[in-house]
Amino acid sequence: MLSTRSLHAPARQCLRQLKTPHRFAPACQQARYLQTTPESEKIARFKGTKGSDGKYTVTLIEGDGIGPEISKSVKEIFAAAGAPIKWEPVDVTPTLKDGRTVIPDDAIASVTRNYVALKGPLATPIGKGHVSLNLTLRRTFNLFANVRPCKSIVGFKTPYDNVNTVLIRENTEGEYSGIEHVVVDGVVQSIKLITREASERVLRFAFQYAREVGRSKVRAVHKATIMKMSDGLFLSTARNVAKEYPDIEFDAELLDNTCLKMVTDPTPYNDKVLVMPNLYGDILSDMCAGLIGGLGLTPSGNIGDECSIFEAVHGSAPDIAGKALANPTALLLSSIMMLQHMGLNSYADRIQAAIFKVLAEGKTITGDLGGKAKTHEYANAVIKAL
Ligand SMILES: NC(=O)C1=CN([C@@H]2O[C@H](COP(=O)(O)OP(=O)(O)OC[C@H]3O[C@@H](n4cnc5c(N)ncnc54)[C@H](O)[C@@H]3O)[C@@H](O)[C@H]2O)C=CC1
Ligand SMILES: O=C(O)CCC(=O)C(=O)O
Ligand SMILES: [Mg+2]
Repeated sequence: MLSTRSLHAPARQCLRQLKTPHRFAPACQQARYLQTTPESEKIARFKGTKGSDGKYTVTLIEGDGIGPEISKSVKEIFAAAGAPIKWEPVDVTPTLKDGRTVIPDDAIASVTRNYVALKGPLATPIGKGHVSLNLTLRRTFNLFANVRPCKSIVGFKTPYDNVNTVLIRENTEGEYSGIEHVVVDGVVQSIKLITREASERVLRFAFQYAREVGRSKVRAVHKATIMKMSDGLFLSTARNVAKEYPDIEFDAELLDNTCLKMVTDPTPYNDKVLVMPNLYGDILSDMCAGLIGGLGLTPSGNIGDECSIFEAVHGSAPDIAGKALANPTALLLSSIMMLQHMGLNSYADRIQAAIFKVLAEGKTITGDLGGKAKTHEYANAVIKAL
């Protein structure tokens, strides 16, 4: 059922993008590889819950801010395309249990039951307040690899028209481990936790991903010059894991240098999969989004051994929430990744073609892309293009 075909057409195919859909790798399948040694790879199948009506149930977390608006667009477009998805909306409003922020049991049960979820952005209070629910979800379901592809949109002019980066972010530890404490008044400490185990699994995932999507190189992005132990362990683990994949070239680059090179000319990254610790992936993925037109355009998938949660790279955009100004494309492309992950490629291709057609025409696009369309007007144009 799962295609082993790759995601993104390479850069030279960019101009054919309207005819050649983006193909995201079947990430669940890849995640399963990691549970096995390379010698004993076995292909896992997506284990969705298909009902007697032929539809798959998918958990839907609409999210905060612009979340409900962009989720509505996805639901309407999926319905118009006849995609065999039954949404199971869940509330993730956190509760406190033994002094810890926890996600409601019903939401956890839903994702566990359905294996796959689509998630809108969840806001995190700054400084005080509950911990990030986004990070909590990733940790709860052990979604260890965050896949963030970023590809130029044909017809939407930016300084570079052939960006095609793939970034894989370690998703469970690193700078986002949430281990912080006050040493003494005026002195606090945040712990960056790097383990060989978590590094190995995300690195194997990256190599496997490169193979699946036909990229010839994996590059680890790090600051082992400064964080000699933590990034040092990530890097040495990368060098060891690379030996298991002799068909894939491996090298490494310092994060600051990557930033410079990417904004100077991102095209040399089009044949690579970049893999990195958590914080670097968070920052670099927003930067990549900027190269193609902004956060309204970039999808992601949080991949684990059992479950996967697909979401946009962006946050809840409180500055435009409730004004019908949000661009739902990022969440829509995340839902396309989700459909491909589920092996529902014909629906993914059809919806994606409609999205790219509307964006290329440029008549009904949202304000972030320089247009005047409201969120629902853009969604209606996509439905018309289906
Ligand atoms: N995975 C998640 O759920 C994420 C959640 N957040 C949370 O979101 C909240 C807001 O964070 P910000 O730093 O403001 O980042 P943000 O990504 O929400 O917004 C940054 C800028 O991009 C614009 N933008 C974002 N998505 C857009 C869309 N779909 N269409 C048009 N414009 C869009 C916003 O209007 C804003 O100007 C915070 O509470 C943060 O913790 C942030 C990033 C990811
Ligand atoms: O959880 C948050 O508040 C932000 C997370 C984030 O920026 C991301 O996942 O890209
Ligand atoms: Mg972020």
